[in-house]
Amino acid sequence: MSFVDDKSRHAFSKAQKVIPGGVNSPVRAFKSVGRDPVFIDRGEGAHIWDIDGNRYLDFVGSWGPLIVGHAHPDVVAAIKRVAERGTSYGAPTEVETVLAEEVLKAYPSMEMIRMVNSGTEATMSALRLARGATGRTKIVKFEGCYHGHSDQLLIKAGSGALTFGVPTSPGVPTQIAATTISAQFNDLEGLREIFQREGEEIAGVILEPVAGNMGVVLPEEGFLQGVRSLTEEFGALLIFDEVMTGFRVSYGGAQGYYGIDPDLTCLGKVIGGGLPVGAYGGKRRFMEQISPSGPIYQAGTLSGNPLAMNAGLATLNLLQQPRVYETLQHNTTRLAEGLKQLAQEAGLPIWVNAVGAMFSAFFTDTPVKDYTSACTSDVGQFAKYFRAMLEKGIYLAPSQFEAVFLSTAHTEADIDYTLEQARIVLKTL
Ligand SMILES: Cc1ncc(COP(=O)(O)O)c(C=O)c1O
Ligand SMILES: N[C@H](C=O)CCC(=O)O
Repeated sequence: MSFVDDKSRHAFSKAQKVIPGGVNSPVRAFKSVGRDPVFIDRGEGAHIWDIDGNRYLDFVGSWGPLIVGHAHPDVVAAIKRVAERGTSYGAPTEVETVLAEEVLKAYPSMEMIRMVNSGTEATMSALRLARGATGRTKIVKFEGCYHGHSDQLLIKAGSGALTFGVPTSPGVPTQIAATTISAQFNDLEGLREIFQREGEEIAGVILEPVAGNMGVVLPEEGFLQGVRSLTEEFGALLIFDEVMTGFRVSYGGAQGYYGIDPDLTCLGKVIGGGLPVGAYGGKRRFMEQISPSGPIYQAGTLSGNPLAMNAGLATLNLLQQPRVYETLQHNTTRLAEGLKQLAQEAGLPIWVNAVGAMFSAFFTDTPVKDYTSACTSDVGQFAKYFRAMLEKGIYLAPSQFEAVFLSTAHTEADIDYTLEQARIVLKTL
């Protein structure tokens, strides 16, 4: 039976009249994969259904938050229970402390944490803190890393910015762009040169410890330790953006997995269980400088709202069950390695990077270790692969420069099914 998406096409043309590009976040428009998006009706477990009734195995999981799958009964029950008692009070609730304690237990580098509403807010606030605490202005970010869309961080950024070829956005004042220094991921020597040149002006270094927004790129042996040492040596704060990797690379994030102790950490996605959330935290001596205990201002009408806090808490409870991360890692490795083998059998160039419950398969035979090597991927090939997989019921992120996310809802049978479809598709490319 041929693939029918008439209702999605109609919905997209209606949406385009009232929403820029028809979407509320650019990558959702499917632009770089040469087709219109499908509009989603509902999700359950590892599956989503579009408004035409097509069912997909979902490997996006709302871009990472849904690590226990769609509409998990425990998460839904928590949301329902809370919603019936009111959705937000703009006043403190006990659950904020409970979630804070739960996160701090898993991330010993953090002694205090502040909840916000998105990853963008978390990174923006962490940078303000780094600047306020050091009295310095400049920050270092790595090319291809994405930390949300605040002006200072939309410089050589990954994710949608990279997908659409505007890694540095118009509208970012040149004076602000000038405060962000770009470095190359996995290039410690380059970072040392930056510090030797401008070290006294650098407030902090922010990075995704495992990059996920130029596709998944792993830190090479010694890279994260080296960044830690350099920041210490030059008195700058080390900020781990674990919005994507938090509770995904391991329960304790990438910092737990690689054994690094950053000064500040940004979280989001998983800790809100699928509701809008973000958080930043770190050493007490820095966090106590945040208002109202200190002078550095940051606020939010809906910050710490009970719906997100309880959905996040229900998700973290599920993630603490035995063998969760072993299974996630096992399924991720099986899928990633399986795809690699199938691409090789089909005579296609392929490079796979995988860790925890995330991976990317790049259509290139160049080892992908930074932005430049990620960009050697054949994006045309990816677009064909994406479209064919979609029509076979496999929903992937619509860009070569995004990650594949697994959840506890994906079964061995789901992995087998995905590999069977990939075998057929890869032979046609
Ligand atoms: C590593 C990272 N940091 C920050 C963000 C921004 O988060 P949000 O989209 O919630 O603003 C994202 C995702 O978008 C991300 O992947
Ligand atoms: N890569 C982004 C977040 O991780 C994708 C989310 C978005 O831009 O909508």
